[in-house]
Amino acid sequence: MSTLPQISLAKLTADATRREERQRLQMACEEYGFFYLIEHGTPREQIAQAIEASRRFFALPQSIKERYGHASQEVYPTTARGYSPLHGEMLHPEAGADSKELFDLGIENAGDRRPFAGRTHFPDDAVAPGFAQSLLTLQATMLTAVVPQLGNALADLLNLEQGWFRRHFSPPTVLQRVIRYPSSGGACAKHTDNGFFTLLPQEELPTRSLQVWFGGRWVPVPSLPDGFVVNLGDMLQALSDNRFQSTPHQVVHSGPTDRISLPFFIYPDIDARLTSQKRQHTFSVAEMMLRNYESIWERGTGAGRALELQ
Ligand SMILES: O=C(O)CCC(=O)C(=O)O
Ligand SMILES: [Fe+2]
Repeated sequence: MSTLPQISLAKLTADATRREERQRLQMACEEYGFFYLIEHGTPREQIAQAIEASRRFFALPQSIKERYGHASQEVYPTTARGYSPLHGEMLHPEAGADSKELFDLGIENAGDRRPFAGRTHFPDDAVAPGFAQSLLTLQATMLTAVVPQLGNALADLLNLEQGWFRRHFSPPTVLQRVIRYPSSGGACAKHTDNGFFTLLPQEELPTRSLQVWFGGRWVPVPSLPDGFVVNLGDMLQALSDNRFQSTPHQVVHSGPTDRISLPFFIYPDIDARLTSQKRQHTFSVAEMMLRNYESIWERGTGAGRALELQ
């Protein structure tokens, strides 16, 4: 396979093109579990500004970044928000800790005390100009212009009842992340994503750092100008009774510059309990998310279906 399918969000939502584009989306979900989303309505500048502000944050002295570490966060679990240094996270035990540093945020609702919800302790503008604001602007666009449109299309493909997406994603649970992979050698070990789907705006670089496991080998997925990568997670695989794939992937980066990526891990409402059509799978979103966090941060057994991967 030379390149991933390209799915147009504009075509998925327009009456004249919806049917055909949904068929293409179905093929992408069944065959690959990965695709490029194009015509997605997210302004280029919003992604560029978030990347620029993130570069400035990561360039701060280590002691300042550590002020926003997990110990300073109030959300439960605290590992779901804030700064994590190089080698702070391990997605696959055989590979050891990942060579990347990151900052996690979410839907910033101070009144929501449920797991994975509440406010992030962010650096303010004097410390990291535009950091919080550019990330939250991009989040607002994703949550209005992309997540419901794509979520509804996926729910329709799974023959879930009318209104299913709105019922179980009001609000969604969002783990938004900024990652920096150093030019001297950055990595994110092989894993699957645990959620529903992941939207991945990333920098356009000549390096082909993201790799996806297709047909028994690692296939590079280069960045696509004006398109971002989408991949499906374990919850969607379960809900589809394994018709859709949550495909293993990894990042191996080295090159002339660091690489910044901005994944949005989209999950259902934290209180949702979901059952697949054929009733083969039923799970609580909160329980599945907390299990995944325990696996990564407490047991050291990796992310998603990492342990199943050779
Ligand atoms: O940085 C990337 O391109 C992908 C990162 C990733 O797969 C993850 O954090 O789950
Ligand atoms: Fe991932």
